[in-house]
Amino acid sequence: MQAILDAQQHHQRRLQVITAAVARWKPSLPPSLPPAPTAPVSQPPQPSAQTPAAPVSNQHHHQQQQQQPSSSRSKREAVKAETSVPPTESGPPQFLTLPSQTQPSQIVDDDEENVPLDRYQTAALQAAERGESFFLTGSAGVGKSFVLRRIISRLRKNGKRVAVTASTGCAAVNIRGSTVHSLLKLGLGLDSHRQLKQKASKNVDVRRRLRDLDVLVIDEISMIDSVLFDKIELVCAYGRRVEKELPNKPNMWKRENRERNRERNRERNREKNRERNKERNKEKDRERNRERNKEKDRERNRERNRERNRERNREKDREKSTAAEAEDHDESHVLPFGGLQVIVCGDFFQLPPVSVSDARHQFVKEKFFAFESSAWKRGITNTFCLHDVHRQSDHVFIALLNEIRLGVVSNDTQRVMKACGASRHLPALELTENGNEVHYTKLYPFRRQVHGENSTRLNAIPSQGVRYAAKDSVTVDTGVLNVATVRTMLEAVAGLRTLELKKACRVICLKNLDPDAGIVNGSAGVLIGFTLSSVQRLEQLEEYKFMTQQKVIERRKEMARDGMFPEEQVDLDQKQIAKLFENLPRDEDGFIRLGAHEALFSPIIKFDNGVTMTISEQKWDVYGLDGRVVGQRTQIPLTLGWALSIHKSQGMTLRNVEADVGQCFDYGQVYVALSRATSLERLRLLSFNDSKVMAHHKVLQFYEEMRCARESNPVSDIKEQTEEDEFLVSDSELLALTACDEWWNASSVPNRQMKCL
Ligand SMILES: Nc1ncnc2c1ncn2[C@@H]1O[C@H](COP(=O)(O)OP(=O)(O)OP(=O)(O)O)[C@@H](O)[C@H]1O
Repeated sequence: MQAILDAQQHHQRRLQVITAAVARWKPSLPPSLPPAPTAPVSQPPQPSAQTPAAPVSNQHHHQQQQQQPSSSRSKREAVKAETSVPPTESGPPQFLTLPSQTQPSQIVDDDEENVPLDRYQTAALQAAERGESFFLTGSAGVGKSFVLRRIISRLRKNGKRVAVTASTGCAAVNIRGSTVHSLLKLGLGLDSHRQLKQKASKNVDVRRRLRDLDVLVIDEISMIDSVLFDKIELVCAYGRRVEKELPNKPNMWKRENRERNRERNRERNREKNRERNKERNKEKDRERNRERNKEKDRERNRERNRERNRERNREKDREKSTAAEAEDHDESHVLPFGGLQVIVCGDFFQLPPVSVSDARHQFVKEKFFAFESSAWKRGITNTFCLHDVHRQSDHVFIALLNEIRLGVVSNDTQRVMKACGASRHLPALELTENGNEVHYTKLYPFRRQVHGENSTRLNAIPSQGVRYAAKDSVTVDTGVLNVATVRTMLEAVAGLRTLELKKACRVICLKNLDPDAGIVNGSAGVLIGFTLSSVQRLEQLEEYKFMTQQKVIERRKEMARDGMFPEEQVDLDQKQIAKLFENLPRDEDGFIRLGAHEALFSPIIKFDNGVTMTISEQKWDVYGLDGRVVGQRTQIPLTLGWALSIHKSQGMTLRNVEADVGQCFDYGQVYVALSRATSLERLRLLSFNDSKVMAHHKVLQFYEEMRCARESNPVSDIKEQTEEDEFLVSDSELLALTACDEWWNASSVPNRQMKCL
């Protein structure tokens, strides 16, 4: 509590110092904005003299940063951002950028490897090199994935074998890895612990993969729930177990068996002797007491039987407890994650896990975060928190995001959100380095909204389209799963049932097609044309229309215009092509209709990383509870990419964003959508509803506990802290944490604006 008060006092002191700066920029707020209220949370913080200036964020390109400008352009803009104020003429809001500790003090090389890390990132890198397992966290845009990529490349340079994974395909693209599910062959993650143990011990591929590994990296950990995290740990532990390392289990069993046999023999001998004696006595007394003892004998026999049964039961119990002891002994010798160095990264204030209770895909409302799992408690013992925001440089935007992260919407934030509303004017678009057109990425909470937007954009393209129908096969005998469930699972994990594509449409790849070339699940690009994938099928076409040479040429031109046959791809006889094009089956709306299994056209995609690739159909499998394939879909692994779901966008940096956050339904969803943008100037909100800004109480508590622990041991995450470092938290984070403290202190006060469910 004292620490919180100290932090608040410090913040008050700083606020006094920055009053002058605030006074400088406040009058220049757009006239449409109402006067600023005095809520402390949203005041822009004062730049810290002690914090080293960090380089500008917008200069680096990774695969998701398709909307970043070219390097020279970004450098020009970075310089401009330091010296100028955004234009005001356009009417709608302008946002002043205050000089800040996170603004660029120098222009750095575009090559990510050469970009200097901030002090928090450096501390994490050093810990990784020391072989520590830890949790890397911080708000959106502090460079978690960025430093993770640096850690991975440094560890690999040091000769370590690193598996790079993330909870979702898109997040995996961001760090050039695969999903944790595909690395460990977890399928949908619905197997029981026993099934997983068996699979992990038997699956040679997974065992080999895990045994050859030194480090496991998992990004976007917030979307992995506690049950799945425990399963990941279990598979790692069992997959990496080497027989000779087992705690002498066979010998132990032998010893136990020997002792048990000896005891049994002893017991048997004792029993025999007792029997013999009794028999002798009986013989002696028989004559004398026959009549009298008849009843007694019977009683004694009964007693003997009871005793024997009791002895037998005791024996069984002993056996059971020995087996359990052996098992316990065995388990306790398995190191967390089988001894792997594990680096998990993410921000639990972002999207939480989608909890699925069982194979029937029933959604559970209660959230169980990875930090609640026993694997976390055993394996993740250290935390590194990054504080310098690199994605955004505008302090107003950073403070606003920090509020929203904690579920707070102050009056200031409401004003800014209003100013970013649907009616605002947006700056003009540019071209990316490789010539793909930059566009405003629309972010929606629901998949149907994403689909609607993408369909509208596709319909607006006048050229000829191709429709691909998926080929599904579902096993009738699916065990406990019914066919409908398998179909639902296919819809959830596989490509689209019907995919429509046209030249110049924007697409996203749904499979890891060529990880070495950077074409993985989540890669975005533009369709530049179609090619023929199955030339032989030409001969199978029955209808044949003879065409004049002139007609063929005209048709050919038409087809090239629609992107059907890019010149370099077609070396067929023109008549054949024309014939093919004429005779293809069409839907009523003019789309050429193709079944994926008999696809004649394959789309050619120019991806944003510059790679051009012809995409052919791929297979997705769905497994039953017994591990058998129960469903399969064959389809072109693409989906339209003008609009994205907010879930898919987590981890991305988007230069131009239009977000529809008014109907968000999950914790952290609004925060994720808004924090993808790099500036308020290029952010438009199609809708906003402050009741949808939510932070989960478990997450608030988790971070609060972490902060308390950090304060009681302030050098835990920065080993080389100098005396000048008065605070471990940056100004923006201090504002946010103060808001958090306020909430904790006054959570009983009604009508607060923090939404905490
Ligand atoms: N030390 C740095 N210097 C300059 N730019 C940086 C630095 N660290 C990160 N960045 C830039 O900041 C932006 C955000 O980085 P990154 O995507 O890694 O953030 P993040 O913390 O993973 O965000 P999120 O939680 O939203 O996934 C990127 O454009 C990245 O290039």
